Amino acid sequence: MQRYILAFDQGTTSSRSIVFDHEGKIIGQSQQEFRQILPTPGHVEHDPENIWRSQIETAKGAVAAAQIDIEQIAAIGVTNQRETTLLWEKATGKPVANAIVWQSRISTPICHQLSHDGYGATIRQKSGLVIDPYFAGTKIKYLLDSDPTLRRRAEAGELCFGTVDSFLLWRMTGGKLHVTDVTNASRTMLMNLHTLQWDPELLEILDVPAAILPEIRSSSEVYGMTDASLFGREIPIAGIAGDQQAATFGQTCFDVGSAKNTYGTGAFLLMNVGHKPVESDNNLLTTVGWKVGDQTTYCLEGSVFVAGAVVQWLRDGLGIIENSSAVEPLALTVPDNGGVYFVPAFVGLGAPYWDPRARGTIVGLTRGTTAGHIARAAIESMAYQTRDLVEAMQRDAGVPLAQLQVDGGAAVNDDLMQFQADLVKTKVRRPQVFETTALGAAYLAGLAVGYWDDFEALKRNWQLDREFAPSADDKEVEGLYSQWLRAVGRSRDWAQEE
Ligand SMILES: Nc1ncnc2c1ncn2[C@@H]1O[C@H](COP(=O)(O)OP(=O)(O)O)[C@@H](O)[C@H]1O
Ligand SMILES: O=P(O)(O)OC[C@H](O)CO
Repeated sequence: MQRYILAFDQGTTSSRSIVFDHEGKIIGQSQQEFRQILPTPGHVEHDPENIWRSQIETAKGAVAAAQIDIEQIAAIGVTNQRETTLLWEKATGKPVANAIVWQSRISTPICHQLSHDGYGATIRQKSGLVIDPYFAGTKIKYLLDSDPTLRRRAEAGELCFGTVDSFLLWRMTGGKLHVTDVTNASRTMLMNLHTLQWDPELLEILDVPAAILPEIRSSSEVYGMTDASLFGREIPIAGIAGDQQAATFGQTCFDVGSAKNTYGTGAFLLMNVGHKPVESDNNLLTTVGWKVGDQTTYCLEGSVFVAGAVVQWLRDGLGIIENSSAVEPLALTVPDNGGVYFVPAFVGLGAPYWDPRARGTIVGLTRGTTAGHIARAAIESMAYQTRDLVEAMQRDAGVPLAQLQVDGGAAVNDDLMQFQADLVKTKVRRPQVFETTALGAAYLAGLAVGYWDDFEALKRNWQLDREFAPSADDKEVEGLYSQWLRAVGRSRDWAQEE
């Protein structure tokens, strides 16, 4: 009987599930967008039931699309939008609040207080993170501080906290497992990067009761079985990783210095730095890449909050395109950006600026500006933000990037990829399967159940789709980039606290 691996990829804007074969090829897939809840500017929520339902429906859809029997699934790997924070009742599995999404700035005042109280150095040294509302820790604190009943119930051990992976595993196993993996835990601001355990001092600083936390496990092991009622039989759940770490694994960035950039809702550049955490001198994050067996691999990460989402805004907010791919012909109606720069700081700026008060800015408008220029500036913003990350990464590494492997929904855009290569002055390489996030989760699960033997077997599956080589004039590129930096300056420190 032919066997396959099923990957759950629970993303920010959609849930998808993909069935992979032994060559890492897609056999069947299914995807569902779900509702973004935007209660106030800068705050984003998801309905946990939407997350759960869409994920399970797509899992069944992917198996149906693959035209295989559920018996043929050897294991399930789970990957997820990271940092998004959920609280649910231990007794019933019922969420007690909407999920607070990673993009949400709701805990900005808590972050200001932490910085003011001088916790920055301790938090960075222990968790590898900077103080920013992005991470789960201050989101938990926000939820517990805003409702004394929740805090009391949390302290009494009646509630569970989890990132999306934990919530899915809890539900998939009928409440038997409350676990997470090291990569997701490394985004909470509560895990000590050196011990890979919850850190008592960080818990105290953030006022988080230990009773609500899941157990931290590796990224590749059999955590447990799905409840038989879900798919008609028990299936081993054998891989978990945050989506950006999973993409790095799916891109087989196993060598120190290898790096990938994912262009999804946001953009996330991760570079493998080996088996010891490396602290950034340039405002990047230190994070766990994966833990397989006893070996932990660490990464440096640059996180950009709005990348592909800027195209969604052109579609849903501004209404100048009907669908995402229509941005390409619109941008090609003009020969260049016409001096227009678009800093999509809708929810502040992430790395390397870490400015929760920055807001979206379009500068350089003239009477001659058209929708084409805005579209072009929007696309270019993904490449400029990536250049900001590459600059920081290269300064930390002390050497230029040898190449950049790319993936994610917006990496389909050839013009963007060419502009990216010109701007970072290195080869940009796109693999044939650029659902690398799901692929990484499949690889982690497949390794745990012996579906794949080792990392070398995974490496052999990586196939090039297209390589983009830098070809632009250096002086021209530097001129454009220095204008971008001026535009970033205009976007900063704009929003005022209520
Ligand atoms: N042709 C395109 N050019 C630029 N961006 C695109 C294009 N097609 C899709 N996108 C963007 O890619 C993103 C979707 O990527 P995906 O990897 O599915 O995201 P996520 O996992 O964050 O939900 C959307 O934000 C969408 O606007
Ligand atoms: O869902 P994505 O692909 O936008 O990824 C979100 C990141 O995990 C946030 O840190």
